[in-house]
Amino acid sequence: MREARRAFRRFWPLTRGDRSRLVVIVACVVVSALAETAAILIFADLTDHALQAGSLSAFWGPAAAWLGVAALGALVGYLGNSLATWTAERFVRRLRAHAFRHVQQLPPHFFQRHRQGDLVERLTGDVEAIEQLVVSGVVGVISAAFSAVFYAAAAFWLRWDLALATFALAPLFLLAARRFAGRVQRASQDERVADGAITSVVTEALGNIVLTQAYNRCGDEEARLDVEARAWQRASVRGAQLSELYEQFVEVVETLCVLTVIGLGVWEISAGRMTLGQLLAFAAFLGYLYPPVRTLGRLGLTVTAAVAGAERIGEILDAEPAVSDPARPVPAWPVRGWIGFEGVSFRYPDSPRTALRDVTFTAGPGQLVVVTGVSGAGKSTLTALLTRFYDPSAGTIRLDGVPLTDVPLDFLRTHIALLPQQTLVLNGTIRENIACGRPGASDAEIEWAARSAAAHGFVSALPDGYDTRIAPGTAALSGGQLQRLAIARAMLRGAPVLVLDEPTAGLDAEAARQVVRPLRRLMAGRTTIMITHDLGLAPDADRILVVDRGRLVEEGTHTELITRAGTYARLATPHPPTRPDDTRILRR
Ligand SMILES: Nc1ncnc2c1ncn2[C@@H]1O[C@H](COP(=O)(O)OP(=O)(O)OP(=O)(O)O)[C@@H](O)[C@H]1O
Repeated sequence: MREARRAFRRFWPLTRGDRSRLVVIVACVVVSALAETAAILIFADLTDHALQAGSLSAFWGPAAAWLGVAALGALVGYLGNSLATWTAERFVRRLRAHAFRHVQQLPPHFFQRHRQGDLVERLTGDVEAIEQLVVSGVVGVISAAFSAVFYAAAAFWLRWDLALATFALAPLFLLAARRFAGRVQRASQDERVADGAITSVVTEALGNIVLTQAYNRCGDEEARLDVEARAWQRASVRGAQLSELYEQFVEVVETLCVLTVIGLGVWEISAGRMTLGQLLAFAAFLGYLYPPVRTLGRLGLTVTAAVAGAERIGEILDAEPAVSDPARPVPAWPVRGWIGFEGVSFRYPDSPRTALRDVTFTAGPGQLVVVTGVSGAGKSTLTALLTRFYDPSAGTIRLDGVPLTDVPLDFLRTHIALLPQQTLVLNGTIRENIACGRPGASDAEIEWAARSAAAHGFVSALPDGYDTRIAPGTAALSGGQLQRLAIARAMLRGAPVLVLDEPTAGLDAEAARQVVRPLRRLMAGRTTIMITHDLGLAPDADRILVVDRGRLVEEGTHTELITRAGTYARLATPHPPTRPDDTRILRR
């Protein structure tokens, strides 16, 4: 229960703005209960004065009153339930938006540690489970508690001695709920985890469909899904069995209560201390009393299931973004593009190894700085720090002399264009994919960017041209074509600093040539940091930085470094420039 309280306190603030609606919903429940009570009392009156007396004239008045009360109850019930659904769904929408906004701020290592499918499950199923705790839970408790107290009071008012005798069995309900709650929580936790695992297997298999098919791994993927699906089936069946067991147990206890009432009623009627109408009304109050008591008992089970979801969403919300906007940001300025690394060191969160150590260099407008080194040396880490996915553990990175930590994130990322190794495609048209470089760009500007990126030709040859729809993983375009779309996007962005991560990786000589030409146009006048293993691109760089095990071990031009006969010369020798044309193109 402590977990439930904690979860409740955490998510209750999200109902702000809807609390007056919650009050209206509870008011509807109260009015419904009053209407039901009135109906029961009218029923007792009908039994004693119309039914038993066989008097039709005594029937019409109470019948009309009953109908009126029933219509009022129906209207209020409809309003209350509609409002409750609306409020609950609005809560789900808000919570999901809140969690999604938070997830989008999280650093890359968070996504490396969590499987995508599991995150999807948390943002869908778990979010809905929390609603059961916060909105439906609150309304449910208040309504059920009110109804239970109300009908119990009515039963007491009618015959306190009979009521006392039947309520003696009430602790059985609580005992059952207590015994079941823990097990249901474990089962629903297992079910949620299995749900996440299933979504993960499906998204991973479909995301990797080429590998799956090319390496005949369909069977393996099915087996993986089967393992998770079996775990889900076990948990799901266990949860359903426990709930069913609880329901059936409660049913037996209820029957026991009803039999007690009838037994005592028969005795009382035979002794002339009670009328048949009173007995029926008493039984009806008990009949109305059970559903809210059941709800209260089951609420324990619903709450424990919701707590399982709340803990999983809580884990996401507790993950801290690696960077935040500065408390006192510097005002915007016309960025020139001077980049400075001063004694920068960095260690990934929870990693025992230092990924970058004491790195110092500068790069200015119009300069091309190539960063190279063996795999795992720390090159991509350098770009992650420059684009501020992380802040350095020590040292400072500056843009035009201003520490990046003083620059608002939006402003920084508007002025540094990143072309990651894997070309990123948005779900939309080619036009939208280019325009996301500068939202609001006109068609003419988009076409200009595509022409500059040597993309206009192949785009206009497509049947739908710029309106061709593409999506992540389904784009019917080659790697080189996608890279040119990314260049067009960066072209449109017009950022003074460019960060290129392996721009020609995975492209053959011809495709690379087609990418290098537009790249040259893109780089003109900007500060370009290019990460590459492809040393064919290095000779024309203004400066080459060689990174080895996180340290900057060499710095100079291609000729200087070859003469020095150090790491760069070793890296460059087995791979002499194989595409002299391409490398010259870069700076020509
Ligand atoms: N999220 C992370 N958490 C912990 N360690 C990481 C993380 N990302 C990278 N590393 C480690 O940091 C070091 C530098 O990695 P980085 O990706 O910068 O190398 P790289 O030179 O770009 O390699 P490659 O050329 O293969 O892309 C490596 O030892 C890597 O294992």
